[in-house]
Amino acid sequence: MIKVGVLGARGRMGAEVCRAVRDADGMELAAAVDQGDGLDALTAAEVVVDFTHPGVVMDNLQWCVKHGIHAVVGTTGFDAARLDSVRSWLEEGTGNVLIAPNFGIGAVLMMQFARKAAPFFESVEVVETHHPNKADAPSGTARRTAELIAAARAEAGAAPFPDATSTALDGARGADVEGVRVHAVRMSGAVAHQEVILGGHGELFTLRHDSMNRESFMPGVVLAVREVAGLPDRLTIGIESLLGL
Ligand SMILES: NC(=O)C1=CN([C@@H]2O[C@H](COP(=O)(O)OP(=O)(O)OC[C@H]3O[C@@H](n4cnc5c(N)ncnc54)[C@H](OP(=O)(O)O)[C@@H]3O)[C@@H](O)[C@H]2O)C=CC1
Ligand SMILES: O=C(O)C1=N[C@H](C(=O)O)C[C@H](O)C1
Repeated sequence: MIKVGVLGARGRMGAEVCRAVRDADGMELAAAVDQGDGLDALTAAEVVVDFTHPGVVMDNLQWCVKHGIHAVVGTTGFDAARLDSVRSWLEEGTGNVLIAPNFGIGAVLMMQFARKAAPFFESVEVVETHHPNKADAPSGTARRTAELIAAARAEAGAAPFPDATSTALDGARGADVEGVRVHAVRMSGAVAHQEVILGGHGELFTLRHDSMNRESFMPGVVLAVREVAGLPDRLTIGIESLLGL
């Protein structure tokens, strides 16, 4: 039995993770912790799953590493500086960390297809749409997608994107993530959606993914909980390697 602790257990994702862990073979919900509860109950867990808030996730993660508890992190807001901090903590502590901006299988495939397609088109932009209660913009998935697109284009020696804009209202061209434009829509009725639009000579190619509910993330979360202890690296980004991608 893998003993699992959930951080952010009363939140939209955390509550779903508690259900998924209870339903999963070979797993037991050892602790369900939310705002104001204190972290001590998590010492009963071998793996902690964090779906909290970008503002608190670093403290949570540092605590897990210090206590030698494996961590599966879905909370967003990770940039290169934050990942460097996690790597430095891992030099001292025990336990593995897996951080994934998206646990949806389709979303992971969309990111990989975008990476593959990006060097073949003159223009590539990312448009994400989320529920209006989301704290961060652009989404972690959109940031990661843009980083993958930028890396693939740099490796292929692709030209900069054509864009003659010389006057624009603030934000009209979206955020610049390593040179890739990322547009964030916040919309009642939405859950989590993303389009990657690629344009070339007389053609447009659109990759689209829609998360219709939060249950859709659970197969990826459960897989990560099962695998995190045995991963070859102390820090793993994304569930691609667990899916054989
Ligand atoms: N990787 C992925 O596949 C996915 C990632 N996410 C990400 O997960 C995160 C959470 O999203 P969501 O579930 O919608 O957010 P919610 O706001 O619904 O849930 C977050 C929960 O964490 C609680 N919380 C806040 N601070 C702490 C703390 N210090 N210790 C313990 N609990 C705390 C909140 O309490 P309170 O409300 O009182 O502040 C709340 O109950 C976001 O970063 C989101 O982007 C979401 C979906 C999928
Ligand atoms: O806040 C959300 O809801 C989601 N957050 C993640 C992100 O920022 O990419 C994953 C998914 O898009 C849902």
